[in-house]
Amino acid sequence: MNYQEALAKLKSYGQEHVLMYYNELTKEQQEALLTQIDETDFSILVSGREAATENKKGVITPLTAMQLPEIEAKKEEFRACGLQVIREGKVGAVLLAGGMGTRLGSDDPKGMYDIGITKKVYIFQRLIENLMDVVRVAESWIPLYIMTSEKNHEATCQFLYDHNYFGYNSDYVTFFKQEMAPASDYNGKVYMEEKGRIATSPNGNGGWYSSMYKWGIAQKAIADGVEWLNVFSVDNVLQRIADPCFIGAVLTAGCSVGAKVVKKCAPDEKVGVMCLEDGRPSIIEYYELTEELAAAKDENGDPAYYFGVILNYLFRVSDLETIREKKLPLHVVEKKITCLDENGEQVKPEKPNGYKYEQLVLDMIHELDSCLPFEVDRRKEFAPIKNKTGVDSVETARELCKENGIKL
Ligand SMILES: CC(=O)N[C@H]1[C@@H](OP(=O)(O)O)O[C@H](CO)[C@@H](O)[C@@H]1O
Repeated sequence: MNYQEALAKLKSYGQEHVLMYYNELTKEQQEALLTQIDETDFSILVSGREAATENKKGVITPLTAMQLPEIEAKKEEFRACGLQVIREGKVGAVLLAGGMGTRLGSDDPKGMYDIGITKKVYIFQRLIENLMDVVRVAESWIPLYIMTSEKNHEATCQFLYDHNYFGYNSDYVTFFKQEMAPASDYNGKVYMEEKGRIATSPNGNGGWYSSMYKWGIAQKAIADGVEWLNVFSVDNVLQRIADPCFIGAVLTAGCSVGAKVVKKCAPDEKVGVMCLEDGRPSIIEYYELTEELAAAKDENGDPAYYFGVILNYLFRVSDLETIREKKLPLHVVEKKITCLDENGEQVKPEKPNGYKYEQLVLDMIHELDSCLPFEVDRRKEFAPIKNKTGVDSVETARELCKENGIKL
């Protein structure tokens, strides 16, 4: 893209300020900026501003989960079914690892955080060890796809290489990068991070399958016979990955997707809740849950929206293909965005100063016809690390690891 074309594109979105410092840049920086302008989707900024009013939810009703007693009763049948499809090479695992350890006080990728006490135990290591448990029983390697972002791709690949993939067979490990989205001020004008660079952030975890496709990795997985993808977050160090019992339950139920859920520990716990929206499966993210819904009760007097997702989903690949091209809703999130001040100096704000635009994995569920919420014991499978101390922290995760006999 040349300067004139870039200017025309920016003008059509009211973003000409992006070229404000163009003449101060070196030839290389100019080239890089023009490429970034070419690759950036500015249309989301407009819809982002409107999204606050547009993202209205439909009619919300409760959706109950398959609960522990029922799962316990059918455990052997589910496990056998799950192990069979794993052995047939039909299951892959997708680790969503685009995030950084910023909230833990680290500048590294989140998965590189060390939660060990007497020895080093990295988050990545814990997750791979969990997956290895299944590999050992199934006697079959499970393809592991790792989504990184522009911010942490090289560091992540290098780290796992240096640690010999914590014993995983590297022939079964593939990396791909999440797309980025521009970040803007409250009026939808993109921020500049440097004079030659638009401020961007990872586009949310809802873009994982389209990124996988863009990199040609989804096509390769399909060609290799992968029919199910277990997507999971980087921050839950206790979760079971490619869990045969979960896989068996979703297959037996004939659902397009399965979601691991836990009983919420408090009405305001920061987890998305399973529900039906206009009769279709859906999840309301915690920051969008109204007080009324949080307080609603079912006929037994239990909270009606009781089951929180732990960000561990099993998707049927053929169904993912049918929704790949669909535009998912945009969630506009207020964040602190590093930007230039009026003198062109970079500032790192202390308070939120604008919007980041994200697509969320939970909106993919709403596009699919059927979802099985599958309950897991929260003390055995849910140790999310969001903060350094306090709720959902390194401290609480360490305690839960100890309770489950994991040496740190
Ligand atoms: C968009 C998305 O997937 N959000 C997830 C994710 O939220 P965080 O904001 O990353 O804490 O993890 C939660 C579980 O720890 C899950 O309940 C929620 O739905």
